[in-house]
Amino acid sequence: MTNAIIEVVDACKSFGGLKAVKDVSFTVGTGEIFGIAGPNGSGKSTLFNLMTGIPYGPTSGEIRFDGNRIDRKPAHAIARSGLCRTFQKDAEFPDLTVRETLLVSAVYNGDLSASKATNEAQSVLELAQFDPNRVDMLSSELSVYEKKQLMIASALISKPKVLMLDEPASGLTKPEIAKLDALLLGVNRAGVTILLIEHVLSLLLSVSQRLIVLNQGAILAQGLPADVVKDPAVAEAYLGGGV
Ligand SMILES: Nc1ncnc2c1ncn2[C@@H]1O[C@H](COP(=O)(O)OP(=O)(O)OP(=O)(O)O)[C@@H](O)[C@H]1O
Repeated sequence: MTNAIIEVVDACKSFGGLKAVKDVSFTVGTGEIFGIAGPNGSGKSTLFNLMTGIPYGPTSGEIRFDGNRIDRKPAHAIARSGLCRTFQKDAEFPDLTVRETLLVSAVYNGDLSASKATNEAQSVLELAQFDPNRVDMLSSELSVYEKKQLMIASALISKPKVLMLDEPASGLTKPEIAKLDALLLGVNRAGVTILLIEHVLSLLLSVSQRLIVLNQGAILAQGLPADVVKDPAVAEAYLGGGV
């Protein structure tokens, strides 16, 4: 692993008596694609929430990003520092076109001039492999896959160092998942570290360099995808006894 860009140390999050995240520690190397797996309710989204401060930080533990503690910082400051996330639900502006959506995001994120915002929008559309013939479509008219591309492009426009994606493959067909695989590798090659929560194991195992598996809020296994997938505890908890 290269230098750590994210260090999570003994992170915990409780909701009343429920410990949704329990003493979770891991590091993500600069430039990695790092996977997060686990059954429903195992704490994956809660982990993303407490890392980004949206809408809460950890109950206890430390999170460092790019060498600085961020676990007590407000969400907007964390995002501005280069840790950017998407959500399971597409956040679209249905009445804006793809181009307009990105221009709004560009100006909001960077105090840019109109021409600079246009260039930024163009560059993230290319990175998200968006069909240039579709950039003047309304967001509401896009296919499920195109909405995912727009979501990723919108996140990329703030030039994150780390992009955190929460189940981007949900609702996609197999050919679309293959396209998403190539898209993520392209974004990563462009220098963006990626944290990926994903239920579609084929995608997670294909793109991740390392991964953790959560179960009931705690890390059940971690390491190289090929090793993790052979772990009997993972097969039992996550895969129902067989891969
Ligand atoms: N705001 C909240 N208040 C109370 N309990 C919560 C809250 N958010 C999550 N939980 C609980 O914390 C646990 C972990 O939930 P979380 O959404 O993080 O799991 P997940 O692994 O992301 O699940 P999924 O794969 O279904 O998205 C679950 O038991 C959930 O019900």
